[in-house]
Amino acid sequence: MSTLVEMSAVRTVLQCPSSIAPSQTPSLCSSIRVSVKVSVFRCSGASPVTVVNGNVDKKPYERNGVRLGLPSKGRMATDTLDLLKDCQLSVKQVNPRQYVAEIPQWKIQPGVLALGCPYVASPLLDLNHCRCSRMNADSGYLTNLEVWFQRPKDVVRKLVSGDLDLGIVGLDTLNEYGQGDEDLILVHEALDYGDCRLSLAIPKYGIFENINSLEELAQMSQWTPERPLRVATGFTYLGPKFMKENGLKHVTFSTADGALEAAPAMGIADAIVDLVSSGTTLRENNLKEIEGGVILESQAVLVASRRSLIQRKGVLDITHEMLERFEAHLRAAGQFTLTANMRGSSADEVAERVLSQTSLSGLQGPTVSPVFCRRDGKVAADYYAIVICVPKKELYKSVQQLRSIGGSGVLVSPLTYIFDEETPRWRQLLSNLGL
Ligand SMILES: Nc1ncnc2c1ncn2[C@@H]1O[C@H](COP(=O)(O)OP(=O)(O)OP(=O)(O)O)[C@@H](O)[C@H]1O
Ligand SMILES: O=P(O)(O)OC[C@H]1O[C@H](OP(=O)(O)OP(=O)(O)O)[C@H](O)[C@@H]1O
Ligand SMILES: [Mg+2]
Repeated sequence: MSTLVEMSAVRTVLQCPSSIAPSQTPSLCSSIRVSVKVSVFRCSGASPVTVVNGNVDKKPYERNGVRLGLPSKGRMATDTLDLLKDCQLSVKQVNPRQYVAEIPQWKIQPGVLALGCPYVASPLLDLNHCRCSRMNADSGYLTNLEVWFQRPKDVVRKLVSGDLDLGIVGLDTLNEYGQGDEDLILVHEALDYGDCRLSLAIPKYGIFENINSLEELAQMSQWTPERPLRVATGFTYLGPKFMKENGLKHVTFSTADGALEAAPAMGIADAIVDLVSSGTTLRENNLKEIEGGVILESQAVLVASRRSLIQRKGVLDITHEMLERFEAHLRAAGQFTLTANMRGSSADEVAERVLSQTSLSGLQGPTVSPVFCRRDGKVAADYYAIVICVPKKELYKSVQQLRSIGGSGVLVSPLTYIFDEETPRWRQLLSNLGL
């Protein structure tokens, strides 16, 4: 006879079970937060055994190297690898069941180490170690970069426990499993994929037919201490927090791992809190979102551990470079480069014409260069080539404006990166860290 209670078990009603004396498991009744991090198992006749998620010894700072956690499965996994690839940071994974990998772009070649490598003069120089290492620009210290594939929720848990330094997950997962932990720092909050929202949804039929807002739901006379509103959700931290913050009394939560949309029709719950993207799953199950019922807008984010950024060698440098690459790529992804020829008397006159159009100002203004040709034995410039960046959404409008001011031969090319002088997010991160 062994397990009596597992606090993080699925399908557990999140109320203090009457069969467990609060004195024996105080954390179960006082805080849902603990239910995610710690499971308590009791064996008959034995004292409680604590099961910790992550490093048991809690000595995360003794390891070497920088660890980046990426989603091992699900819809975030491929998109995350694609983003890194687009930023020239392809991840090399020997096979899909191997959970550790590397980013070859960040390997340092042995020859490159000659300057500043603290090991280079050592007779014990280990070339393999050096090849897989990354130089910290400030200190000349060597740091391994390891990529670890984990389930998204475990990426967050391991950031909290200190077993990972950086991670990419959905904001919903970060907030649900991070639970406002101050050690977690949002480095980039909009990686532009994994878009969805965490929403409260209710049936379209029955007593909910005319209920269209959170306020109307809260005011329904049906909900009493004896018969509360029953909500099914996998978000057992964010769901109750939202209800509490919005003054909904008499609510109970139950949890399940998937197919939550079936719960109301099965009579298990009155409402659900789940992720919505296209809305198809809700619609197909006769459920609707209501006004004021969006708990969180989510997309993929880059997150870091504050302690790691401050204390672990190499984490800040790697974060800086990753942030620069992400920003440069994401900024470019929304833009096209336009090149066109324009007849004119001087570069200034052509620039005047281009700047008179609202869609043609480019990032910092147009580049105007003379196109030289030989006429009557002399070199002259009758045409000017202009180069501008325009938002993808405004492509056609921009082409029309270019034509209206005499532009011809418009070439459109994709942009790969736009590097600014300094990324605002980097400055914000440094100030957040007090650096
Ligand atoms: N329908 C959706 N559309 C877009 N993004 C979504 C959608 N559902 C989830 N996501 C995002 O992708 C992340 C991972 O979701 P995914 O469904 O792959 O894993 P999971 O639900 O944790 O696991 P599983 O579905 O295997 O139980 C979510 O945390 C969220 O950020
Ligand atoms: O609004 P939609 O585009 O229909 O997407 C919403 C569905 O997507 C997710 O489920 P998922 O496919 O991850 O299955 P799961 O329930 O097994 O997690 C989420 O839990 C919803 O059920
Ligand atoms: Mg899912």
